[in-house]
Amino acid sequence: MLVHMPARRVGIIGCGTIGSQLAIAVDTGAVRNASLASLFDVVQNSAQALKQKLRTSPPAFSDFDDFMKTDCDIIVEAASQEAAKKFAAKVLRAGKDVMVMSVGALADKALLAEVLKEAEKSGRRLYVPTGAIAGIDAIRAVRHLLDSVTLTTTKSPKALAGAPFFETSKVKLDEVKERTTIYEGTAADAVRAFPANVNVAAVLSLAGIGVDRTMVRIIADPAFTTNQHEITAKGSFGEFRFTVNNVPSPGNPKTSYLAVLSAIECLRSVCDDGMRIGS
Ligand SMILES: NC(=O)C1=CN([C@@H]2O[C@H](COP(=O)(O)OP(=O)(O)OC[C@H]3O[C@@H](n4cnc5c(N)ncnc54)[C@H](O)[C@@H]3O)[C@@H](O)[C@H]2O)C=CC1
Ligand SMILES: O=C([O-])CC(=O)C(=O)O
Repeated sequence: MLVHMPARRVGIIGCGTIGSQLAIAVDTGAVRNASLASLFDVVQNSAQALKQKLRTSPPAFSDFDDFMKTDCDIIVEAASQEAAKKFAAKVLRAGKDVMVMSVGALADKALLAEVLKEAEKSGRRLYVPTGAIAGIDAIRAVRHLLDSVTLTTTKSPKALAGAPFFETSKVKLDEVKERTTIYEGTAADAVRAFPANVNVAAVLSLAGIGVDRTMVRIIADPAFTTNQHEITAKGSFGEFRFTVNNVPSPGNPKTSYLAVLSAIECLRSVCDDGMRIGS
């Protein structure tokens, strides 16, 4: 007799680029053994507009408490670091799994400890997708042997625009006419300065040697049409170099299409009780 996990009821926080594609993947059956339970976005129209595109017409909310009253097993945050900070622990406390895309929020050690404590208390899980990079499986496997990890992110000025970094920096993006390194520092500082650009630095840090030892370099290159992330890692295991050259999402040049696909793949592996590939 085949015994399947019951279908997972999925709630989505943030109905933008990633949230919409994820909702469509569940709605169309591309994520098996899952159903869409509920949508939430601070912008009421965004949740409603997404609902109109779906076959299953899940309830759409702009109030978090109302959203949380719906029956969900897993809630995906695909909104902002602010949203991840506000809601991740609450979701776990309510007895639901949480998948976080705005992983930079978890660079805050006090928040990470609180979220992990809630996960332990409730017996639910925090899922962190690989996102817009590659090689996280290998980094995890050698985490105790790592000496250094560096992420070099190259994006067009258009994809970096609006980052809080520019509020205090001397760098003026509209004056960047050639490939320019605009930031070098720790992952902890990078995710605060570029909250919509290098959440991947937090994923890499959580998998490896932490936000204070993982170094980040950000390059603005007007000739770039892709979002490139290059990871170099060294240690007694040898040396890794992983480079991805990602097509940006049509709706949001900051977000790589790979991030959308990774979110879908992570949810698929959570919901489907079949084979799991990779560590
Ligand atoms: N981990 C990774 O590899 C990656 C993470 N990201 C992050 O994932 C998140 C989602 O990305 P996108 O879908 O491209 O963004 P988006 O800007 O296209 O959509 C975000 C949606 O969330 C809503 N929102 C923002 N703050 C909210 C809040 N406090 N409560 C409820 N709704 C809120 C917005 O109204 C918008 O509809 C962003 O934080 C982004 O930086 C993006 C790419 C890669
Ligand atoms: O999508 C990407 O290329 C990476 C990104 O925005 C992030 O990590 O926040």
